[in-house]
Amino acid sequence: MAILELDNATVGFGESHRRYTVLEDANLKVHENEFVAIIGFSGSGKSTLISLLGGLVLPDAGAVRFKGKEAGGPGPDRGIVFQNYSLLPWLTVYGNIELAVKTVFPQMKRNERRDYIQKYIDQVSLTGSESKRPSELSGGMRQRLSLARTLSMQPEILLLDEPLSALDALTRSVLQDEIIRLWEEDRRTVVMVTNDVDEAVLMADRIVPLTPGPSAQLGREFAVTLDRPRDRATLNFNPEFKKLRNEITRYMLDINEDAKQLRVASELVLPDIQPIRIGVA
Ligand SMILES: Nc1ncnc2c1ncn2[C@@H]1O[C@H](COP(=O)(O)OP(=O)(O)OP(=O)(O)O)[C@@H](O)[C@H]1O
Repeated sequence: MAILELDNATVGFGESHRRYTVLEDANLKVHENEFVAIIGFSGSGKSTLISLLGGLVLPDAGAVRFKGKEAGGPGPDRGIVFQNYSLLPWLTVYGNIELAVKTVFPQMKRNERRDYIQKYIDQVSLTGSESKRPSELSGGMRQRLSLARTLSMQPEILLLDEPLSALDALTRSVLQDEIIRLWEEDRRTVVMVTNDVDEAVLMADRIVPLTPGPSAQLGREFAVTLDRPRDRATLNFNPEFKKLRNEITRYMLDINEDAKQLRVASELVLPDIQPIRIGVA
């Protein structure tokens, strides 16, 4: 059974003729311990999809199921890491994690809590920065903190909404490796949204493209069977990696081209003329 499932889920924003349908009849099954990457173009509905899986947005039609039951609103069982970190600026590194831990584990004793928080700070290599505020951290450090805060709540599923897209290429690759390392430690189920095909192939077990919006759906799936651990230095020369990357890129370009043509057809306004029968004397 899938741990998280979208069953013909439809989500839109706005009313009547101004309504914009972001996802329509979207179907997805995420299995326990799997690392799934969703790739899509900008504006296709990736963040909406993560919000839907995390319970921040409810479907207008269809269902989101967690362990076979209607998932409902957000909860600590589905932890989300956002693109823009969403940290509390007045709290320190320690304080940001502490707030989450106190909320999810209110019974935890003070001493135990201190060690527990420190474990997550160490795990994401923020040791020594405990008393810094988010404004004193680099982008990569903020994203590490955001990750540690979410992991400290021990969610059953980690939902990552383009967690690395705001980072420079070098920091991005360091954090990709860290996320993989953390995932390999306990194989928590992960759904990660990205717009980077290479990142998806490097990290995921399965890649599911999101078709361009409006009314986006989850398209043909690609299994990534490359052995783990995957070494980014040699991956570029790996024929299986190159083949998969090319296949996915080609597929994404094709579905984007199809969507463009459909949009042009639906936007084409024909002149409002009537045929006139002219009689010839
Ligand atoms: N709360 C909202 N109200 C109205 N429209 C919305 C809302 N949230 C998203 N949209 C629209 O839904 C579409 C998809 O947005 P979404 O943020 O999910 O895309 P995305 O693929 O994550 O984009 P990006 O890659 O640029 O972050 C966009 O056209 C956006 O304007």
